[in-house]
Amino acid sequence: MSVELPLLARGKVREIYDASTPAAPDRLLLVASDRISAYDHVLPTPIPDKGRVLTQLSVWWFEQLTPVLESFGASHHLISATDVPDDVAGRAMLVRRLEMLPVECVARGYLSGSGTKEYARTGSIRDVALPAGLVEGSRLPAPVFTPSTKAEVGEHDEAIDFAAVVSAVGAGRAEELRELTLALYSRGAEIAEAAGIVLADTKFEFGLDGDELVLADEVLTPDSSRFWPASSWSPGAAQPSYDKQYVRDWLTNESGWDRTSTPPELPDDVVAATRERYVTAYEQLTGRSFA
Ligand SMILES: CCOC(=O)Cn1cc(-c2ncnc(N)c2C#N)cn1
Repeated sequence: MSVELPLLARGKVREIYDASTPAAPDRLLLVASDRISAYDHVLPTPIPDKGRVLTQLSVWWFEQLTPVLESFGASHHLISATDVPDDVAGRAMLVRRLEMLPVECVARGYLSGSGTKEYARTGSIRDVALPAGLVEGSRLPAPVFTPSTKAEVGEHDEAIDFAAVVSAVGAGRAEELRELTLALYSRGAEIAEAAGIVLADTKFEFGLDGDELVLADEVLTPDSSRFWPASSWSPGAAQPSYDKQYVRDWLTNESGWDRTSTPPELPDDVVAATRERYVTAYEQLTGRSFA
């Protein structure tokens, strides 16, 4: 694959290129690869079509969330998902280049991962007190905004409190980020629930175009969110991941991998089952068949 544009950044599973031209400055190309990460490692075996499925899912979510964005006087950064180089057709988005805000805007509707640990320590998540007796996988009384810093590539994002968001972007903008993040999550969770998927939590990134707040990055994909099959939701233990459970189970139970050395290649059946999960998630959510 060769995108004849200047590479600006490479993440675990995505790349960003400078797509600006004299006629159309301030444009980026976000390219999603078929790489998959698990246990903080990028695995050597690609999942065919993962990049295309997650890109087309983001495109669909941008459409679904536009009314919520407009109700806040905000917009999203997508310009086109078709006007992209042939080599990355279907798995690239031409987007507006923004002044990115230095906050990972996480919304949680369920207790999971680092949220469960924080709750076990403090009985709350950030400054939101929670009822006693919640367990891993419990639905929260109301979604909670749990921002974090944008860590360097390869580092973990660090939890920050609302005061730190205010310091970073100002009080008005911080409040706007919290309210918009929770509104976008709630709308996404409502749509996902109707499709039999629990949207446990998600991470949004925002930028500014002048003074306008703009939703950026990928949106409500299994890479930026925890998707659980609603049919197997059962608080009290780690919930099965909608998309990565086959990979995690094989790595943990079959592969003998020690989670520190280079991860092993995935067997064909795990690759095929994982691809199918991505395609099924797309088709269940959008009601569209994945070509
Ligand atoms: C290599 C993968 O890293 C990322 O995608 C995170 N990231 C996003 C930007 C960004 N910068 C300006 N304008 C934008 N519209 C975006 C977006 N999306 C930079 N890093």
